[in-house]
Amino acid sequence: MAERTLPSGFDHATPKTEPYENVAPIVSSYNERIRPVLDALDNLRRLNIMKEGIQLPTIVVVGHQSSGKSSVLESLAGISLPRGQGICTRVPLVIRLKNHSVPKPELELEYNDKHVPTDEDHVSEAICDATDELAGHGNGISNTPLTLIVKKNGVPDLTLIDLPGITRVAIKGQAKDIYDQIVNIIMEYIRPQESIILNVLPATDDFPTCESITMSQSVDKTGERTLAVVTKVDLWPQGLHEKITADDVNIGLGYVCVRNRIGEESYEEAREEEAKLFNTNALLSNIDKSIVGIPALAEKLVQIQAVSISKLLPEIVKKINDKLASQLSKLEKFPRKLTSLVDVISAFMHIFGLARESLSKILLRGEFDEYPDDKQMHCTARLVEMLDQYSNDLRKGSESDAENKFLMEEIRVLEETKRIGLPNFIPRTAFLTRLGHKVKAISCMSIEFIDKLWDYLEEVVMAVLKHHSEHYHQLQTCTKLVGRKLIDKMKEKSMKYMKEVLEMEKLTDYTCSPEYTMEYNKLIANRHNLVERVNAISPQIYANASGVIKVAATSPINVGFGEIQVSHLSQYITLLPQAFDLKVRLAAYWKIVLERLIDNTAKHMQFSIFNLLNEDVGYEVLKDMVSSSGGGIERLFEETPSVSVKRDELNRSIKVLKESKEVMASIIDKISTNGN
Ligand SMILES: Nc1nc2c(ncn2[C@@H]2O[C@H](COP(=O)(O)OP(=O)(O)OP(=O)(O)O)[C@@H](O)[C@H]2O)c(=O)[nH]1
Repeated sequence: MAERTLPSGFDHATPKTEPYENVAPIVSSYNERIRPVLDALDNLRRLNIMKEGIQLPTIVVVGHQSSGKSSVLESLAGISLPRGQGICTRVPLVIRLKNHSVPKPELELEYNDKHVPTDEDHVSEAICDATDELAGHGNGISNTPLTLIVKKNGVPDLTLIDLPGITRVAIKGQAKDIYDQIVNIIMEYIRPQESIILNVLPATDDFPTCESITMSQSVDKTGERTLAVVTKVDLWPQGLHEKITADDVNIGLGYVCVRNRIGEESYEEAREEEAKLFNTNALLSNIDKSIVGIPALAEKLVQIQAVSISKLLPEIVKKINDKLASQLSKLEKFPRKLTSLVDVISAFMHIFGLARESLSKILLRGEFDEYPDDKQMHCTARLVEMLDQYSNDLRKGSESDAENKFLMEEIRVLEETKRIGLPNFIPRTAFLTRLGHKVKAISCMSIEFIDKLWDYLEEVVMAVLKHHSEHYHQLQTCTKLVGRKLIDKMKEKSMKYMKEVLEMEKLTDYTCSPEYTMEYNKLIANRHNLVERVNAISPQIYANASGVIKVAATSPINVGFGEIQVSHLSQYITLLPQAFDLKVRLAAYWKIVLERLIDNTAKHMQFSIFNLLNEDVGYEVLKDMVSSSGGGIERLFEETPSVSVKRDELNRSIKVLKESKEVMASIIDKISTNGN
């Protein structure tokens, strides 16, 4: 619905009350225009739109217990409300006054979906009965509102909410925390910026120490939405004029002083007495006439209400539309209620289709729009990081034998694999033994990598399956079990593959890569240099003072393996060429082995992910259902109670918002038509 504003003049019209002196019905011609809007707002209130987080412009009456709140309201309405000493108002009482030309006033109470007609003589009693029903007999309070609709000739068109009065002392039949309960209710009503606070202050009280003032100031610091009504001026007229002129308590909307009905006075008598008091009392007569008496209060309230409504109406329409759109989109994403086998099967296929698509996006295609902020689910990047880490670990792990003295590992192997035969041949077993050692040294890293990879994939797969089956508890449990089984099965396959790869590397030394020969030739060219250098050391061998043979230290040399000390090799001069050859072959070949291992692991990872996505989890879930507990596929889709509660709540909220939207549309149309 397009946002419409109120026609011009709606909020500027000056209400016309009858002259005070006539003590005429408190009614304004302005009511004619505001009434449809008030009716609409009442309908919204009845629909409980506040529950949807949309606040309505409301006049809320607050004050101490027995400050005279109900008396003010009954003066405005011209009807008897429960009043007296002690707690009278025990529930929020919404009073809707409608000026109407009915010959006889019509009164009705609404609460708990009930409509109870009443009349002027019995309204007080009816309110007490309804209050007992809502808040229990005794003196307890409740936050369930009670609405009183008064259709009467001459009342101002106003909606006000009377709240329980503030008291610190719990009396018989009241909970110990009665004060907190009352404060909570009051705060709930006065906190919204849309509320106008009507603060009822007895003239007998010192305003700055009134708790109702402290409370309203806590939510309305500037006082721009607070109006003060001073009651009981007949009891304590002294200093009243000074008090309201000084305005120590920062009342933005001003003060109105009133004298309510006392004892069994009629309303007409009460108004006459009030007028007499403000005209004749020496201490009160100098107070500006525009801020004294119930008619002035009515006029002011009607005016404030109109301004507040005109300011807030477009905002309310917008809020209703926004909230409705957001609730509809939530409902769209919510799972449908499954009522037949066809529904269940189609939901089943839908869920697993979505889960597979999500996994394919994050694991293969690198699209993570479904998880923009969860880095753990940006899988392609995380997998590459894991592979890089693995590759670094392998390279670092392979350097560990550098701690041993240069060529000593090779010499030891050659000594242990020597056999009868021509010299200068490297026994193949020597090469394979060294290769086996090296492969063994990095094996645990490869196994750990597979472990880590599948732990990560399990985490991702579980998160995706959980997300897509979240509304169906049984399905989620079953999917979790099946998903875990599947991952275990695939992890086992991966482990087997890795172990086989490692065994193959140990068993056979083969490569067709020319890189190997190139690297071998490059490194073996240093052999002559090394042998010459070690030969040159021999004459430097000497015996120290205790007769131990020592070799004089020489400067390090570089024979393709960084700067190394070679003096320890002088004792192994005959094995030196073979040992160096063995070292060089292994170094050239090891490069190939590592590259092959890393490349194959990457390809295996990708292949496993493909296979994982091709696994039909849905089928496995079905199989599991048939073979184990049984109960059929329908059982999987039994909703958790919280899901159905949430769906019902969403549907209820949408219904309320749709009705509210209609209410607002009709009222804006009406205003536009009247305004034209
Ligand atoms: N003399 C005099 N008495 C008043 C005036 N206003 C209220 N009272 C009396 O003060 C007492 C309390 O008035 P209520 O209207 O019940 O006060 P309340 O704030 O609604 O009380 P709770 O709802 O219980 O918090 C009643 O006996 C009224 O008759 C007034 O202007 N002058």
